[in-house]
Amino acid sequence: MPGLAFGTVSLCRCVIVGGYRGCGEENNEPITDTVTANTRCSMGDTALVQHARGVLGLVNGLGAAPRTAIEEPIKNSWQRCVNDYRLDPARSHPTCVVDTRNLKELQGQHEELVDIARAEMDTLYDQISGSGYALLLTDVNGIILSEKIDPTLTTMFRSAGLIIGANWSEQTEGTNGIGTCIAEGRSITIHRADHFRARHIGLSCSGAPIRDPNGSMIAVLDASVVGSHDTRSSQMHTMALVNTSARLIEKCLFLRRCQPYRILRFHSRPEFVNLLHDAALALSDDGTIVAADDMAVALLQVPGRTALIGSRVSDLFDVGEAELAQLASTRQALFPVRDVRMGRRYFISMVPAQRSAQLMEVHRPRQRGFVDRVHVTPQPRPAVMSLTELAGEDPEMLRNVRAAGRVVDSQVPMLIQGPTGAGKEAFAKAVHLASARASKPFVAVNCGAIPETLIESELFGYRPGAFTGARKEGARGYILQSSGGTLFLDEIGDMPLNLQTRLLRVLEEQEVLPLGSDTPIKVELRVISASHRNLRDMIRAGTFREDLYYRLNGMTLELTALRERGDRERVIRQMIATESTQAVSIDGDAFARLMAYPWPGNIRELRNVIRTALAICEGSVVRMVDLPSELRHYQSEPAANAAIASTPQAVATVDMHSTPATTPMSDNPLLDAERAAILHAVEQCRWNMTLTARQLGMSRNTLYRKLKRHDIAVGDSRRD
Ligand SMILES: Nc1ncnc2c1ncn2[C@@H]1O[C@H](COP(=O)(O)OP(=O)(O)OP(=O)(O)O)[C@@H](O)[C@H]1O
Repeated sequence: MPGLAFGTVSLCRCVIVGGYRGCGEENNEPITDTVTANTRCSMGDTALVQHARGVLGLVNGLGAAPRTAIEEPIKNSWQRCVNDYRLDPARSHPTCVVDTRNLKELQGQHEELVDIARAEMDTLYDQISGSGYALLLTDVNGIILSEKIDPTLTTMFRSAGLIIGANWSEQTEGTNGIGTCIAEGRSITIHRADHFRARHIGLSCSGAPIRDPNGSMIAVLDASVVGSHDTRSSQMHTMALVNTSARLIEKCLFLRRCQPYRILRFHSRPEFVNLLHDAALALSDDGTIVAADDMAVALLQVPGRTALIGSRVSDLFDVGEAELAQLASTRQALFPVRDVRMGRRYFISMVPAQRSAQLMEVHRPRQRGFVDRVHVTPQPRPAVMSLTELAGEDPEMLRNVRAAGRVVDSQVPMLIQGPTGAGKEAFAKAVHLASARASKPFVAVNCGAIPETLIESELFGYRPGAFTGARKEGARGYILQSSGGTLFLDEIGDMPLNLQTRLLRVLEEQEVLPLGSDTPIKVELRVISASHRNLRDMIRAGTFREDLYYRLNGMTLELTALRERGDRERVIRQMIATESTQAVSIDGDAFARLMAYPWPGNIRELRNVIRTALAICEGSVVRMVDLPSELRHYQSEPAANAAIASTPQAVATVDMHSTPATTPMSDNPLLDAERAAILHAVEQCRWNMTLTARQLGMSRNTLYRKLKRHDIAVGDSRRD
């Protein structure tokens, strides 16, 4: 992951706020009754204890429910906190703050947003100064990127945990104005006892989402006050101000990111055109709508942005290209038009395109009858993807994330299964980052990549001079390095049997004995392991220890192959957006092929293909020729069947040979595509397996496994 060092380098520091107990203790067991709050709360404040009891009473239907009625969104959030994130309302943990380096990186990634928001936050601050509010801008993961606080109140906000770099996601801080706005995807006020955690009940927070021109939430603008005794309804005024500022920031972002396009602004009232409340559409040279804002969706009464994107402006308004061109040359001039579907009258103005600006545009095949082009703005690549980002909108992945969320801070070992490149390691990192151990090391060990002779010393460490060739200062070993954090054992199925026995002992006794030492060292281990192999089959074959399997498999998560993801298009678009560094178009055929291809190497292969295509394409347009040959020549199952049906010889071949799936003449197009892709890469790399594995974006072990599976013989002389 660029910019973040895992292993012994910590990602976050934890700042103890208010002197409460540390975060590592939470979530070890289910929060089931009010006794938890009663027995654990060390705050000595009956109001806080009562709050915690009330929250648990309501969620669990036991004990004392809160005295006042709780609104549905708050109730839902409390339920998420208890059931999904396993938070305890009475327990207080140190505020989780990303370290300076990562904060700088995050701020750098959101430079444009922070820059635009700063100006608006200054204006809003002037409106509410003196009322004790802090203004906060967070990213979509709830990390505070920027703040505007009355200097005399800084200490108070710091002790409440409202500081730059702090993580205010719902998963970390429970129900709050920032995290719950992200979780609900809409503006929300969380007033005093609406908060989940007892320690936050002095806060009142109003958060509003900020979306990019594609409609994806990218940030939250929040106004928070500490210790105010105002009523909940008095927060409505603050919420309205925050909402207005968030819309203004969105509008500025839209106008800036869509600079390479002509921007058509419109409203039914001429005096509103070119102001905050007008609607905006970005148009390509041929009059195709490539982006639309929420106001356009509302005024034109369409179900969403996708209903507008890809259509022509002439499908909406009775205006010709000549009039648009003339309007663009006079900038602020207004022109009356009619909505061709509903007959309503609007006034439009045009902002000409600024050709020096950069933007990405993706064409895609016509969908649901109205979209034939998608506009995607380039996005910064997150340093580490969160669980929610990895899940996207795939139902299976979302289920995985919910399940992982339940045990994220427990000792329950997690086994992640899934095909190569599907994101097992990325998922494990995201689990680590979502946990209270986020500030401790994440140590990844690929058991398949370390030579068998070295695994033992690398994993368990060794004392100085333990064996010939050992470093004279000895080595701590990965297990010890990961103590207190997370040990990720990738390709656990490749671990030799004798080391499986040693690993089992370490897991059971929570102590490690380095080579050459007779003094065991205590460790605090949290293991996440992964394998693409079926470990149960390995147990049956006697190559994997059953007791180790049960020790590692407190919870099994199956990651979805890219071709099976329900949100494949979103993943592809996201990948293009994050990999692109300059304006680019993808033509419809190429995009359709990206959608149809079975992606045997999953997300890793997708990333490599996109990266290469973006690097080699001419004139900033990715065409079919820029895709690797296995994609260019790939025929989807129906297309392949149609081709076979139209070839009498081929029909005979298929009829005569019911070929097993792994032979070169398989009747499984997925395997055929994988075999062809591997053969092509192997030949391109002149049978250099290290190069081939790198090109395909898989480990050498995975490559050898696949070669064997596809009966592609590699003579010893060819092995590198
Ligand atoms: N949902 C996602 N969106 C974007 N990129 C992703 C996603 N999931 C994984 N990736 C990226 O895809 C690449 C492959 O992911 P990862 O290494 O986690 O896969 P893996 O399943 O562990 O692979 P292997 O089985 O080969 O070890 C990484 O660069 C990762 O950051």
